[in-house]
Formats: sequence, C-alpha cells, structure tokens
Amino acid sequence: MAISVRNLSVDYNLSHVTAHALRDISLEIGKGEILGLVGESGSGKSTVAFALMGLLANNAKVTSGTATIGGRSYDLTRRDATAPLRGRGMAMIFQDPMLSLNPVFTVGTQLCEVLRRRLPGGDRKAHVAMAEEALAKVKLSDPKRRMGQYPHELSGGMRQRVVIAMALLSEPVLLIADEPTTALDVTVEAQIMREIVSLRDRIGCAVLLITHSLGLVTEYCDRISVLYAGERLEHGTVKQVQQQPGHPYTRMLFDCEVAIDRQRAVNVTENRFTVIPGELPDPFRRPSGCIFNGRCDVSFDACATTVPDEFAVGDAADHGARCLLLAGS
Ligand SMILES: Nc1ncnc2c1ncn2[C@@H]1O[C@H](COP(=O)(O)OP(=O)(O)OP(=O)(O)O)[C@@H](O)[C@H]1O
Repeated sequence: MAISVRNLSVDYNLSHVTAHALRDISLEIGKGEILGLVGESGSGKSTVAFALMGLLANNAKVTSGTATIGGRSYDLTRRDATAPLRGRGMAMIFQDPMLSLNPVFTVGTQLCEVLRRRLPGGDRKAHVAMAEEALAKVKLSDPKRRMGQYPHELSGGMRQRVVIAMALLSEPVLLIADEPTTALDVTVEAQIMREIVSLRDRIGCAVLLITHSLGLVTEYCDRISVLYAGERLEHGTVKQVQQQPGHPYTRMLFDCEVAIDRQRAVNVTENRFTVIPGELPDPFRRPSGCIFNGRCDVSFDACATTVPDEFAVGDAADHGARCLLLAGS
C-alpha cells in the first residue's frame, strides 16, 4: 500500500464541550489508486484530509492515529508530523483553488517556486520550461501567456488547472482532492476530474478524492470508504460496494443517488430530492450501539446497545462493513 492510515481519531474542543469528529478511522490507498471518501456533510471527510496534511484548526486534537506514506510512518498525534511532506510527498487540491494560490504572485512564479523547493539548485530557465510544460499537460491554453498572469485573471476552472499543474510538478506520493469540482459547472467538472486522473496516470500517485457525489466515485474511483458521523461504516472496491452494499447506510446513499438521477432525467426542478430521513447524531455525545441506529430502516434491538465490529461482506477480504446484520453471515 502506498498509503495507510490507522486508527485516526480527532476531537474539536469548544469552550465547554468536545466534538468527536473522527473515531478510529483507517484507510488504505494503493499506488496509482483513487480512493473516494464519501459521506454526508459533517461526517468528517475534510477532517481526515486536514489531519493528514497537518492543517487542522487550532481547537482540534488528534487523539490517536498513524499514517504510513511512501514507506515511512508518521505519528499524527504530533501536530507537525507530516509537515516535511507538504508540497513534496503530499499535495492538496481544495474546492477553492485560491486556498492554494497566492493572489500577489504570477502563475509562473508560483509554479517555479514548487520546482525550486523540489529541485533546489536547479536552473531557473529549466524550471520555467518545466512549468510551461505542466500547464500544457493540464490543457491550459497559451501556457506562455498564463505564466505571466495573476490568479484573478483566470476563471475558476483555469485556476483549478493551475493547482493541478502545481501538484504535477511536486510529484506527490499522495494527492488529496477535497471537493475539487464542487464550485464548477458540470462540463468543467468532467474536465478537471479527467486532469486529476491523468495526473495519477503520469506520476502513479495515490489519490484521496473527498466528495459528496457517488456519481464521481463510481466514474473515477477504484475504491470507496463510507464515513458516517466520524466512523468508517464500509469500504471496498467501487464495484463490490455498488453491487453488494454491506451497510444499510451505503445502500440508502446509493438509493438517493439513483432517485436524484431519475428526477434529473425527468426534469424535476423543485427541491424534492430524496434524502435519508433524520440527521447525523450529536457530535458531542455518541449514541450507544450502532452509530447509524437512529436512521436505519432495518435495525433491530441489539443495534441500540452493541457497537458492531467490522465484518467481511461476502467472500471478499477487502470489502468490510460495520453492521450487526453481517455478524455470523
Ligand atoms: N474547527 C472546528 N471546531 C469545531 N467543530 C468543527 C470544526 N471543524 C469541523 N468541525 C465539526 O467536525 C465535524 C466534521 O466536519 P468536517 O468538515 O470534517 O466534515 P465534512 O464531512 O468534510 O463536511 P462537508 O462535506 O460539509 O465539508 C462536523 O460536526 C463539524 O461541525
């Protein structure tokens, strides 16, 4: 595995209470694989990304967790454990490209800075040529002119391409893309996703794609991990999880996606989208038993009292879900 994360737990401390945002999350991503991390808003997806990058808010505390990245182990409870990897071993694409770009420097300066850090002592002219080539690879028109432009002179899709070019030049072992297309329209979304896939193909990095969209996951990802209220409820290959969801939550998420697609197909414009009834549990107090118990359509008495272990789904060793219905199956 290029990347593995073990038992990641994160709390956010507020004045009198503690929100448990992640509990014992584990993830694995093979070299050249794209893992889709899905879950409702507030399930903890971005917290996973920020914990890995060492970019958590000041009121956050990693209470447990280790990551193995490119063969080295990092203790994530130490705040700056992965800092040496930022921009080299790890790169991140945010929903808002301006979080990665500096408004006061030209595109060219920012791309060359990535190369200066990765290849210190390199020749400036060679760096400029490599930066232009990277812009061409991510299909930004007129790379020479773009090099002299400032981020505000580019559209949202073009800025995201510049960020992907920066990631390409930093040759990361792990690329984290947190909702990279949410702010873009559907045509640009497909183009940006293709550039991320092509970056993966070029440098063979592992990709963690954080998204609300199961459509993106089924189209572009190899594996999927399903988060709910800070717990991983299911993981497997996209095919395994789509064909045989082991957790009722995953099944209900896929049912919603199908219903939404159907409504789009018949042009339903008003907000009648199918959603899973109920809400995420209170992050300050974990309910007893299965975390999904309150919203599950097939729960039974034991679900209210027993926290399920992870069980294998079917015969596949790499497909697991935390549901009591799988116990003894
Ligand atoms: N700085 C913070 N202080 C307190 N609570 C926080 C903080 N940041 C996040 N949280 C809480 O942690 C939980 C997980 O948030 P996170 O942003 O990781 O979820 P998410 O799945 O990425 O959501 P979204 O899809 O909306 O971005 C939520 O309950 C959120 O309110």
